[in-house]
Amino acid sequence: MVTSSAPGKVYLFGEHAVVYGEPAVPCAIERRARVTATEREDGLRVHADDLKLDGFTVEYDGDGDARPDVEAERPLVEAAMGYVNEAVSQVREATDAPDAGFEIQIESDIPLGAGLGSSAAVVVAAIDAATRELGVSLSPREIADRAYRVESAVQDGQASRADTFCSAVGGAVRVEGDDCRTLDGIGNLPFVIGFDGGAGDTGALVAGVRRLRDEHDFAADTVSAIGDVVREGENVLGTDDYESLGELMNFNHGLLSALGVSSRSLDTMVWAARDAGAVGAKLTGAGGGGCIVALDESDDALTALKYTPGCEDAFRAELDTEGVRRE
Ligand SMILES: Nc1ncnc2c1ncn2[C@@H]1O[C@H](COP(=O)(O)OP(=O)(O)O)[C@@H](O)[C@H]1O
Ligand SMILES: C[C@@](O)(CCOP(=O)(O)O)CC(=O)O
Ligand SMILES: [Mg+2]
Repeated sequence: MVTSSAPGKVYLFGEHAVVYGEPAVPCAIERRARVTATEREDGLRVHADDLKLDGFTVEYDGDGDARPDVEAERPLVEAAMGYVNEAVSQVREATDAPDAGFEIQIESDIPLGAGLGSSAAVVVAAIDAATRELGVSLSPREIADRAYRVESAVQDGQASRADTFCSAVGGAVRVEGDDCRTLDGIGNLPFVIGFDGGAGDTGALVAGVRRLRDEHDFAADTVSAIGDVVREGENVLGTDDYESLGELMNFNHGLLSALGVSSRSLDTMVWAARDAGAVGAKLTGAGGGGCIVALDESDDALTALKYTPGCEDAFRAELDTEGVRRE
C-alpha cells in the first residue's frame, strides 16, 4: 500500500490561452489530494468520498464494466471516473503490467471542478502511488508527462501541460507548449482565494473558447492578448511590484470574461476583492464557477470575501514549493 499526495494550484496568469501555445504561470498551493494505491488481483476499485455524486464507490470488473454502489446515470459515473481510469491505464503502461489491478482511495482538500486543479492533483498523486506500489518510481517530469496525457484524453484532446506539470513539481512554473520550467525566486505571493461553492466543466469551457477562437478573429486576438499579458507579467514577477502584477491580473480577467468563461458569481467575488483594496483579482482555471484568486497583502479582501453573498469560502493560499511526494 502506497500513499502519495500532490498539490492543487492557482493561475497567476494564462489559463485557456495556454491550450493554444501561449505561456501561462500557475502556482502550486498548499492544498493537496492524497491517493492510496493497493495492488489487487484484477480490475479496479475506487473509493472517492469527496466526489459529489455524494461520495461513492465504483468497482470495475475485469472487462472494465463499472458497477457503482449508488444510483447514478452511467455517463455521470463515467465522467466522474475518467481521470482515475486514464491514470490507471498510464500506470499499467509505465510499469509494463497491462493486467495490474488496484484498489484506489482518494482524499482531497481541493474543491472539485473549481479551478484549483483537483483533477491534475488526483491524477499526479494516483500515478505516483500506483507505480510505486508496483515497485517503479518515476521522476516528477515523467509523472507530469503521463498525467498530461490523462488530462488530454479526458478533455477530448484539449489540454495544456500547465496543471499537471505544476502539480508534479510544485512551486511557481511557466508552461508554453511543451516547454515546462520551474520559476525560481518568486516567493510567497499574497494570494487570497474566493470560492462560490460551484464548479465548471473544464472540457466544455475549453471547447467553448476553441469555438469562439475558430469563428472570430477577434477571439483569436483575445487569446493572443492573454499571451501578451503573461509575457509582460513575467517581467514584473520576482519583484515586489504587486501593483503592476495586480493590474495585469485584472486585465487577464477581463480577457477571460470576453471569452465567456467568467460567471456572475466569479465577477461578484472579483469586484468584492478589488473594492476591498486587492491590487488585482481574476478567475482561476477553467472558470464557469468555482474560484477567484486575488492579490492582497492586508486581510481586507479576505474579510470582504467572507461577507460577500455568493462566496461560500475564502482563504489564503500559500505557495507550495513541494510537488508530488510519497506520504
Ligand atoms: N477527490 C476526488 N475524488 C475523485 N475524483 C476527483 C477528486 N477531485 C477531482 N476529481 C476528478 O477531477 C474532476 C474535476 O476536474 P476539473 O473539471 O478539471 O476541475 P479542477 O481541476 O479545476 O478541479 C472531477 O470531476 C473528478 O473526475
Ligand atoms: C482551462 C485550462 O487552461 C486550465 C484548467 O484548469 P482547471 O482544471 O479548471 O483547474 C485547461 C488546460 O490548461 O488544460
Ligand atoms: Mg482540471
